Amino acid sequence: MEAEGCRYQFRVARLGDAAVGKTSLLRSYVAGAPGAPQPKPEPTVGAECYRRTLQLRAGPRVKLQLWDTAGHKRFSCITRSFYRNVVGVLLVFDSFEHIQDWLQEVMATQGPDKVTFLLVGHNSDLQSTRCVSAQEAEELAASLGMAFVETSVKNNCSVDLAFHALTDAIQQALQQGDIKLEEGLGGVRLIHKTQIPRPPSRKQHPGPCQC
Ligand SMILES: Nc1nc2c(ncn2[C@@H]2O[C@H](COP(=O)(O)OP(=O)(O)OP(=O)(O)O)[C@@H](O)[C@H]2O)c(=O)[nH]1
Repeated sequence: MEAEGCRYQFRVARLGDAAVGKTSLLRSYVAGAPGAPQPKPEPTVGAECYRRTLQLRAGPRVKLQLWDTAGHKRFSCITRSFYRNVVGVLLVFDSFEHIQDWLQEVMATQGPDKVTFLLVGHNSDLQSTRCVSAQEAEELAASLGMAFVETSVKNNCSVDLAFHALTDAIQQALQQGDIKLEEGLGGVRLIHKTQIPRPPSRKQHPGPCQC
């Protein structure tokens, strides 16, 4: 079972403009083989959910519930409901134009949990057409209180690192008490160990007759 041994489930979304590479990044991570050829992604309609589990270096095993939402504005009334109760967001960009808008979107719909963000400069292989330098992105991330990672699916660059950095940051927020575990609410769920009832042994007394 994929979630076996997991202590928590974190609900995570990736947001960003249409065609910035969000679906490609997510599929590459979930496939577990970054750099492997993938079918050409179609524009996302509404939202899709993916899952992957990971073992944190100094912590528990975590199941990630990863929401892939459409970047196009015309789906925003649908997609908003999918990132209402998230605990982590990968904010994927290739230009800074709409970063503040995406932040506002999350803040306006935020659930009970503190949301941990990671700024992701995607398509880092496209050096000649990039609009933002790594230093500018670092500075923006620092001013917004988040970490920054550059990724590329084409070059298999830092795909796992981005998801693991975000998961680590969420785990830290949980440990420090910035995120509270509330049953049924929010983006963090404690996965209870279920006790599988043992079948009665043949030697056991059959008990009183029920007829
Ligand atoms: N050069 C380069 N192209 C990429 C990379 N990742 C994705 N692409 C391409 O970018 C285009 C858009 O990718 P998608 O993953 O569909 O983008 P999206 O952000 O999910 O788009 P929406 O679903 O419309 O929001 C596709 O043609 C991808 O092949 C990358 O790392 N480098």
